[in-house]
Amino acid sequence: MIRFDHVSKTFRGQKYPALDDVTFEILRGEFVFLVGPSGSGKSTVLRHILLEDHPTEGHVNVLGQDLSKISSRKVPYYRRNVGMVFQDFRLLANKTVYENVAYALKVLGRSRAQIRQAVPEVLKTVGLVDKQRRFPHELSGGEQQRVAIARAVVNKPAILLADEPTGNLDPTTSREIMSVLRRINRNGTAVVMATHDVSIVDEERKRVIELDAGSIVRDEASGVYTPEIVKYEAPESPETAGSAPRKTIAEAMAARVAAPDRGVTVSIEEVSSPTSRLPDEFHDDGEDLDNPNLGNAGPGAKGAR
Ligand SMILES: Nc1ncnc2c1ncn2[C@@H]1O[C@H](COP(=O)(O)OP(=O)(O)OP(=O)(O)O)[C@@H](O)[C@H]1O
Repeated sequence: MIRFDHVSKTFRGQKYPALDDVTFEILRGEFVFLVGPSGSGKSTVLRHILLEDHPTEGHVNVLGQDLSKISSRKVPYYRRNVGMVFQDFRLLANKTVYENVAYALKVLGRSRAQIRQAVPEVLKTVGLVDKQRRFPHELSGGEQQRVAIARAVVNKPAILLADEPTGNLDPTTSREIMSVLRRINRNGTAVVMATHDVSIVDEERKRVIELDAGSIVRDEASGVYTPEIVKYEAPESPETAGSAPRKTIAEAMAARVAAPDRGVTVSIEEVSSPTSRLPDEFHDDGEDLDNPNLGNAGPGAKGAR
């Protein structure tokens, strides 16, 4: 439904591309997290889907349409299929909750009857029926974000783009927003969410596309924010050459943090330093791995979620 085909984007005056040969496909009804460091290109991906940016090279295809072939006159029609929410809500301050949502339909030329039916329905979905007469300044941040989501989906778009929607919210409120987004996704809208929120991504275990310096470095069907990386010594030192390798601290840590049933995998990189070799007393059946001397391999260590 959303297809990036070798998309590169270099902004005018920039030395490095914001997107560098990006290829992926998102299917109808999927929920996808876009993660990556600041400046890695997440918002640029979203802006391409919204037709606010155009690739320097490659093609973006959404809902069966090659976006490069949509004339500027047709862009507003195309955007009816794509809702968008931002970190800073962007509500109209002088309109009530109801009016903010209704306004989105009014500009699309919907009739009063259609508006009167659709607005209460979507306010119910986001849990704001009882606050429909309030103004934005009379709402909490989480409530304002729910209004923004209601406004973005009131026209039942096939796609909802969310750029850091929980960025201004505390963890509890962020979870409430996620629950609203899940509900909208269950109703058939594909959700593409750019985020730095580690806990949310780790809790949801949804598809994760990771960008780094404009390139896709990871695309996992059920991912976490940061996959574990543990160093491992190659067993080629003179004392062990030709015999079975002894267990290293790295291997011990890998065994501790790996939890394949919860989707946690551990990649092990080879290093040449011999400093991580386990003392002999730990080289048996692994019982001693609970020894606190193993430092960050203990409970609560990164990756021992
Ligand atoms: N309009 C623009 N003109 C020039 N450079 C831009 C423009 N928009 C984005 N960039 C550059 O493109 C790169 C990617 O930016 P983008 O906003 O997509 O990153 P991001 O991953 O969304 O970052 P963040 O997590 O901070 O929001 C950055 O180097 C940024 O400076």
